[in-house]
Amino acid sequence: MTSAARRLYKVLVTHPEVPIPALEFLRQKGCETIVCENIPPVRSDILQKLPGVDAIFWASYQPLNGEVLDAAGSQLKAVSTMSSGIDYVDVPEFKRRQMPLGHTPGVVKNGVADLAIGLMIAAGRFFHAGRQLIENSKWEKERINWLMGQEIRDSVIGFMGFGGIGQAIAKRLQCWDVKKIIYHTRTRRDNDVDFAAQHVTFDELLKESDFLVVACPLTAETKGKFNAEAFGKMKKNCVFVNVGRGGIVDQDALIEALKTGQIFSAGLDVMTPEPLPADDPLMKIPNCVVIPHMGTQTLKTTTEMAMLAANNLINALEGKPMVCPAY
Ligand SMILES: O=C(O)[C@H](O)CO
Repeated sequence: MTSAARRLYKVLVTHPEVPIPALEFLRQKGCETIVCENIPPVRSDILQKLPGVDAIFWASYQPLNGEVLDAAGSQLKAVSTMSSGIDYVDVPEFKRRQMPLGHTPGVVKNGVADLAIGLMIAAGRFFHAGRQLIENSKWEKERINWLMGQEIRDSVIGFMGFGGIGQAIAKRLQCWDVKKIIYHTRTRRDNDVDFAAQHVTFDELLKESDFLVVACPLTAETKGKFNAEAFGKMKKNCVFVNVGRGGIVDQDALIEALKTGQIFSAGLDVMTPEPLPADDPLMKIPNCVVIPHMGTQTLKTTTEMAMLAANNLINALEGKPMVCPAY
């Protein structure tokens, strides 16, 4: 243990379900952990516990902004989220105050990639419509042309975003006999040859993909990117999967594209709003599989995320660069 770590730092942990190994690690490193007890976290409780802490382990999607930093006080040294996406963080405010901010990309990729492939299959093969037919006693006997889906085999798989998650999906698909893997990002990825993936324009992505997987963060640039115009350019057989963020999609346009057969089907782990109300129009569409933002929901992945967030904080408290700085 370094002399810096021997000092007792106070770390506020905003959620009681943060995996225990991460809490133990913080304590081994000489930190006192103050753990919020509410599920979901209650903002007023977090704000009330913040004054005087040295670091914040932020395990919530509530706005992480100047209000939080002010409530903590000037002794605050570091904040890390336990998420890859930081669309709920006021990053410019962190930059302005030069407050170290960490997050947990990289470790989320395997859990999310598994789930994305699940959604490609579930949406491509009409899992939801099939289930609805059973529930409504409409299982048709002796049919051939019924619930005919799309196979991954021989398909063009397109990625919007080709970071850790997109690449982890592409890695898994290497043995699925796909026709081609294409992706759209602002600049070409140096390692795309490792996945036999080809960089394309956004228009080419829309026009060529049989499966189009959104695996990019929500930013000013990607917000609402999949709108009516974009869906209008997609193939009628396209299976649209979103494991990025709901805000990247104009949801009304998606609903319209699904209802009118402009695209084949959709599989969504993320949507707007979250939680989605049970009576949302999305829930009534047979060719849409909707699941409740569970890409990272495995013990392995959440533990890795928590450990990474804790390491980010310890590094910053010991005066070292965070493992995964967010800016
Ligand atoms: O951003 C992330 O880490 C995932 O969406 C899980 O919340």
